[in-house]
Amino acid sequence: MGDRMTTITVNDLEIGAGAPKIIVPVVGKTYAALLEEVHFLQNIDFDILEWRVDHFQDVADIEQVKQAASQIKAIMHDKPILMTFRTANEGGVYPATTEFYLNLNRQMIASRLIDLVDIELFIGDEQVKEVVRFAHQHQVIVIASNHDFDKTPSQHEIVSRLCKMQDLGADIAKIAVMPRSTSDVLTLLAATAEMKEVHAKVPLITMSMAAKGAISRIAGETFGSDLTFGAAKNASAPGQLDVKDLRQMLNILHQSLA
Ligand SMILES: O=C1C[C@@](O)(C(=O)O)C[C@@H](O)[C@@H]1O
Repeated sequence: MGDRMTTITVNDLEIGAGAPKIIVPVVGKTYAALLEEVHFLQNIDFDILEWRVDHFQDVADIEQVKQAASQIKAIMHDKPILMTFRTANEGGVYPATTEFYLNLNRQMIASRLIDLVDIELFIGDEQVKEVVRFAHQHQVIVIASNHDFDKTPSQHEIVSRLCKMQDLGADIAKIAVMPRSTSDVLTLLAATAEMKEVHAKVPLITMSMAAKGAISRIAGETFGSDLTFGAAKNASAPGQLDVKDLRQMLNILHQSLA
């Protein structure tokens, strides 16, 4: 592990060392609902805000998206902001063409209103590489991602998708899968540990979703997931734990490992 692993620092937050860092999603549909969620987060202890822009009703209007992003940034000050347009194929709510998806992400990267961007692996190898190149030109960090809301692929398949993400230049590799059994949760954890011990050159985010998989959202420091998603006002996926409970559990596990 040691030599290969690099940590990433964004606005003073070091990702890839110590207890897993917490990402909290906001999913407001209207401008008012979104800002209410962001204001609510001002008094919450977390590390990165994820704007799930596919939930935003004006997502097709780039000027509205930029305006909302600049408001979020103004409220959050230095807290890193991740923008995620989750496609409908992978659990998102807005049906979009690849062209729409790439254009939105490029425009928002160029705006510099976001610190990190989520790019789905299955959008295509060349497209991922191109977005990574563009994001790096603008000092934006890329999380490559993949979601299976139906099942848990094999350990080998999970590892190979995460390896592919880092090979395509992603700064962080992420996978979220659905367990159908307890052994599926173990498969996700085993894939995470293998990745961390043998292959990973970048920080990882892995989770097994729904209530059955919740253990994977707190066990990252043991198995190798560097970031985890917690819910404040609204969850964006099944199984997300309350952010306060999550921080407490991560801290307890961190102290016991120290
Ligand atoms: O990719 C992820 C992970 C997630 O699906 C989860 O299971 O916590 C939640 C999404 O908002 C985020 O983009």
